[in-house]
Amino acid sequence: MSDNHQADKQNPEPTKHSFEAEVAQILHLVTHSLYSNADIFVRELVSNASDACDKLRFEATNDDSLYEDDGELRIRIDIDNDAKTISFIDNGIGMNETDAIENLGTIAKSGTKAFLDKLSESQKQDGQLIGQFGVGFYSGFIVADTITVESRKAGEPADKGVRWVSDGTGVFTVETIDKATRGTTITLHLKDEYAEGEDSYLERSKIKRLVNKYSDHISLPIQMRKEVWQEDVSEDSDDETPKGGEMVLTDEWETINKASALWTRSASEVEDDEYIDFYKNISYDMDDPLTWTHNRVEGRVQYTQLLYIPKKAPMNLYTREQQHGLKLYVKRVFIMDDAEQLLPMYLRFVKGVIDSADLPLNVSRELLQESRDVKSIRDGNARRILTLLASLANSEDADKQAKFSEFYKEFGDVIKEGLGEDMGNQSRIAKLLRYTTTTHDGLETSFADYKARMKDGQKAIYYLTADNLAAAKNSPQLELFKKKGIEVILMTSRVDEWAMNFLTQFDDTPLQNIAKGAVDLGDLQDDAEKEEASKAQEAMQPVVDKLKTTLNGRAKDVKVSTRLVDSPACLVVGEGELSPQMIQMLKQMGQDVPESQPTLEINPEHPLIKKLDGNAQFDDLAQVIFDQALLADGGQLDDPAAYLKRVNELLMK
Ligand SMILES: Nc1ncnc2c1ncn2[C@@H]1O[C@H](COP(=O)(O)OP(=O)(O)OP(=O)(O)O)[C@@H](O)[C@H]1O
Repeated sequence: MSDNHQADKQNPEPTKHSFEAEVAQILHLVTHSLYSNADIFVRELVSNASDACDKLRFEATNDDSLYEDDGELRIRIDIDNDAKTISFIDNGIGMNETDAIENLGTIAKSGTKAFLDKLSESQKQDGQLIGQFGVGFYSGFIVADTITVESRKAGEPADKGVRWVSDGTGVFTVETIDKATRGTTITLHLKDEYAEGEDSYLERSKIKRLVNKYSDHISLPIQMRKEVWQEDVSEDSDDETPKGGEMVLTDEWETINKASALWTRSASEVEDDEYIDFYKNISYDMDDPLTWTHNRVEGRVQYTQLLYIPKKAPMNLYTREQQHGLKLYVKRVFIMDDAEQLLPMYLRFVKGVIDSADLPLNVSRELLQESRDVKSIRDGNARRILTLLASLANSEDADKQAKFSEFYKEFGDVIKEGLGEDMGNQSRIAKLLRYTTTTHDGLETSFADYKARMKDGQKAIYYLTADNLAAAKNSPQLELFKKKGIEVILMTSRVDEWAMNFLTQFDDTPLQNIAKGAVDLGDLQDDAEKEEASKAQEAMQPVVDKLKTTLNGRAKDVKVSTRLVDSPACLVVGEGELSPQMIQMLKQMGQDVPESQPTLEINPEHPLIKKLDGNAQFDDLAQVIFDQALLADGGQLDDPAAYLKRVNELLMK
């Protein structure tokens, strides 16, 4: 009686806990959207087990005793046909009660939460998207109606084990148990539909197949019980007829994967399918990769790089939580995910593995930041990716060209960030950029193409930045260029103006934003035109002076324009100053923007400008002309009501 009482004290009733709201949400999503991908639970649970072993190996580099005399790390999968269970057993780092509650009941990654919030209802049905963030442990609930986790943390006593049980609805229970062996056993109690018939996961051959498909790269042995053929031995020894027999399970474990990290093999020995499967494993992308590159780099630092370019940009490419997709290994020992030091930011979409024998095993993120070896790996990776992209872009092969277009559509804007971030590779990056121009539609024109089409006497590559293509095509700034038949590159992505600040020339030809500074068409403008312009300048001087006074505080200067044909006026900013469109964008992002005033350029031939001279409504007209030039340039009016009032009054005259 008193013994029982003691036992109760030691092992009290399991305690009940509720899942964090987001977990409940994920569980719902997983079970409702991913049933057509039920197989993935094998990959996810094997990968968690492998992570747990990696963590132990990592911790043990400082404290050997954590191995508890069992240094042979491995993952086992055990099927019990009678109980209808499948278990994933590892001897990795393990969990104690606090860990289990924390790790299996809440979501640690803030990115996952944000991602969930972003998914709209309709998107939630899309398994592809959900696959992007990896559903991990919870994928077990696609096939199981109950999951039991038994675990004991490395280095902690045997009576500090934990049993965690849940049916995947709102709650889970935990209790303390005795567990002699270190590590975690995750047991799935299969739902009936997954325990019988064609879909049964109790079939050993099916599990073997899935392990080979999804987890062959895991560098730890993955084992299942060995099956042997046992003949029927009849009691009646006189009976000579064969009795048949059956496969029986033994207590011996056999390794079912090659347990060779794919990247350590030579590229010529790895099939495309293996590369693709490996990519899917590490990226949570259900799509094939666009392309990849696998090399052993010899030099000051020796390392293996296996780098993939995905087909589609992830949803969080532009958010802070964007993870870097490179895993770092040191001599096949996993060190860390998302090793951001190994790639420049503008290549953050690249996924893959770096394995170096030259980094220390206990390398930390801080250490990575300072290491010269890491810098050399990062440079090597950037160069390799840019070379890979250039080989697609410059290929004669239509398939490769199509791949490059596909890449550019998804990631073109991100690599433009490299113009500012990676000066050393600026010209390589510039060669990859593609734009629409006034004469060539589609994102097809490179700077080199443009140069090849430049007119005789043209000294610069002209471009214009705008919010969108329609605004770009209708910009007053283009008028003179259109009239003269000079091609202008139209840049319409948000990053263009910022990025182009860093690129002032291409292949020795200056790049000029036609909305900034003076336009000097050089030899393209003949003497007659120049003379006409200076005459107009003189004739207009009184109007110009009056405009300067009226627009004082809004326009820094007023000039007679040489760039306008059809529009009355346009705004021009100085070289190195922000355009109205850029100012607008920065304000929207909540940034403080230094006040700067543009120059108003007027078209002396335009009837509205001619009308200014001696006009009784000069002030109103001047303000309206300025406001309209601002609007045409993608800026926003400070006082739209005043603008409308003025326009209406002028209309009524
Ligand atoms: N076999 C295991 N041994 C030890 N800890 C585990 C094991 N399986 C899961 N865990 C713990 O539970 C946490 C949650 O697992 P889950 O698979 O849901 O997410 P994750 O592995 O962190 O992320 P993801 O699978 O999306 O990459 C893990 O981070 C880990 O701490």
